[in-house]
Amino acid sequence: MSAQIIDGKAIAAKVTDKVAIGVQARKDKGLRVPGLAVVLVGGDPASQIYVQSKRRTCEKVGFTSKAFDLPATTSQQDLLTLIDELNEDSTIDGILVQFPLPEGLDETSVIERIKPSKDVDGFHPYNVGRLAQRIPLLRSCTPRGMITMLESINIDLHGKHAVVVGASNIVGRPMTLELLLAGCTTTTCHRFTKDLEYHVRQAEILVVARGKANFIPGDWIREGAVVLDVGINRLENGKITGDVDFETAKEKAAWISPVPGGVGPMTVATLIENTLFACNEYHS
Ligand SMILES: Nc1nc2c(c(=O)[nH]1)N[C@@H](CN(C=O)c1ccc(C(=O)N[C@@H](CCC(=O)O)C(=O)O)cc1)CN2
Repeated sequence: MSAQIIDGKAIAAKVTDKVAIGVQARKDKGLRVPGLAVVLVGGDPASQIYVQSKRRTCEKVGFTSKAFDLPATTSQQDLLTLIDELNEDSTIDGILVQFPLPEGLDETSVIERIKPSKDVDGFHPYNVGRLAQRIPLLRSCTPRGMITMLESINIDLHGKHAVVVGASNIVGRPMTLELLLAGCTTTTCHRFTKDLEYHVRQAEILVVARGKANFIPGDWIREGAVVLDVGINRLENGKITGDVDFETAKEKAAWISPVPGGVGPMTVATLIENTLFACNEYHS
């Protein structure tokens, strides 16, 4: 058997098309278009690519986007002052501060400074707490994007055993909460997990967010599993590869997301979706 490929690019395009329709609906009612502030601190090359993609997508769906490109020497106080200003700006519905921040800047206090109603990344403890209590509002983009992927291929998640490899605040933890909300029985694996192979072999839904090329060998994949690969690893030859050995895993899985073109595009699409949500629900 060879797995069906989950085309994240195509699913993301459908999400952003829907957002563009939502923006047009606001215009038709004489309402302002949503606004996203995109803040980049320092010149990390990968972050520049992601930020560009976010700004381009804003343009495509008809949002206004305000760009803030700050030097790596920016102080914590100056960054927090910018966030305070954006919190009060009535044309801005979402504030996106690209991570990782340069050394010396504290991501937690940046996340906590953003008003929960403008936290379109869904990282604020208020929004994560709401997800944990089954009353989600703004949801972390990569995990929520993966749920959209599973919905779009009509996977019934109720009662499925989902295994998440990685327990970061951005992906692993909120993904476990999303899967729990969707009715899965969940296992979260992390650096202290004993016998990772045993857990991976149980997974009907496998999410891997480890950040290490080909970390999961294909023969660990359960027959018929759905595999979502969050890893983006740049190889010496310039190519990008995921955390799962794609070529061998696709012989066991029923569905698998590729890298590139899988989960990554869903992160941007969900950010755009969240910004329209914040505009409609909180700032109209
Ligand atoms: N504030 C945030 N910072 C970061 C987040 C986030 O959600 N919010 N996630 C990641 C980076 N990220 C978005 O910011 C992101 C990663 C990957 C992709 C993507 O489309 N990747 C392509 C490959 C592109 C390439 O590198 O050539 C793919 O997988 O097809 C989009 C966004 C960390 N920081």
